[in-house]
Amino acid sequence: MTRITSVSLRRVLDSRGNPTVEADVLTESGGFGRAAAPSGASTGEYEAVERPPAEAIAAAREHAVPRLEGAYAGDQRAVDAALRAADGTEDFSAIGANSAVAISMAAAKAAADVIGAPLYQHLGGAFRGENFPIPLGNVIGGGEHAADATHIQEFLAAPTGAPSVSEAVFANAAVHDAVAEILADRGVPAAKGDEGAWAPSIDDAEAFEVMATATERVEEDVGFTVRFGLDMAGAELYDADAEAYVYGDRTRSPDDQVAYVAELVTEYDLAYVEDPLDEDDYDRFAELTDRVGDRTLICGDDLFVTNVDRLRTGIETGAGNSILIKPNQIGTLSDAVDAVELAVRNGYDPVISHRSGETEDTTIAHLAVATDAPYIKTGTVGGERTAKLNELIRIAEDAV
Ligand SMILES: O=C(O)[C@@H](CO)OP(=O)(O)O
Ligand SMILES: [Mg+2]
Repeated sequence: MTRITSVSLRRVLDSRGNPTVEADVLTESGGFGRAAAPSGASTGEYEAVERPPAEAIAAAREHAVPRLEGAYAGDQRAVDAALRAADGTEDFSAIGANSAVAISMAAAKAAADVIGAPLYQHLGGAFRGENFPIPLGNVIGGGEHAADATHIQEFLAAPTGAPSVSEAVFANAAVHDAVAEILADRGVPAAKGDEGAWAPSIDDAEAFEVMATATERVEEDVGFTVRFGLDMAGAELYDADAEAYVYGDRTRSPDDQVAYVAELVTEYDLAYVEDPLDEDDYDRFAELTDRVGDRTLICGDDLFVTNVDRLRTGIETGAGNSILIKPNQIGTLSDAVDAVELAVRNGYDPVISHRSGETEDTTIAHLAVATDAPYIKTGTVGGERTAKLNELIRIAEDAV
């Protein structure tokens, strides 16, 4: 039986060395699930609220745990509804989205354990596990994720022609390596940012050159198409007082920003552009999608925050053709799956995503396979990133 007998919560480390919430869920038949909340740095204004872990844990112990004991872990919607009822707010500001998402994911794992199925199968059903997402891997980065690096937050390898998920994962690692070689040839030292991407002190124009060379080099080696894409984190670049996007000394008006991104898509044949504009600018998202959406993904992260209401506004206005899915942005797996399903019904490609602060938790790898998502964004190197990538390789081999 999947009745929950206990939920324990603790503080553990995330990849930045900050505390985060980990949850253990036990069921009466001995089913066990453990999951930990990730944490963003370039968080969207409309995300569910992450509370300081000690407070989130205390609040969840008081309000959520008593409601969950006795609930069925296998009934994910009931678990997530109990979390919402225990919280009582729209944005999880009472128990914290970090406590909520850790418990939600741990309950799913406990239920999978009871039936002896891999998590993706418990979440997605018996017929999932045939298709795999293309991994988008951050190989150069700056913005909020590294000081003195590029203004654009993420340059992502996109191995769109890879014949298997394993080959895709290794192609991204090869691009990461090629970038290091190219930077070394140019005499540019580079440490790594929060997500394991190189964080060289170069301008965006040089980063585009380096990416184009690195992806071409790897493409020749592996023999399939390797493109690249961006997370511009537009809300971080946008200065509302100046009504302009600020790239160091250079600024661009919102209209110039649309033109700039459209040019980049054409010049570099970009496969993917996330948050090219501010998180409130549905209209310019729509304009850009109209201009280049037939050739590339225009993905809303801070724009949609995995929230079906915001996605509905996007659908009505034609803003974007893709949505980033981060379970901790909305607080539960049910809410995240609702966003995926609404997206797919309306022709938006879901991209399941990590956060810049991560743990060894592999739930998002399973969620991507369970929902048949065409893309996953989960870094390239570093233990907390490879945890997800290696899990995808294992799922493809039926080795989970
Ligand atoms: O902006 C993003 O897409 C994410 C992950 O790459 O960063 P953060 O978790 O800091 O919001
Ligand atoms: Mg983003």
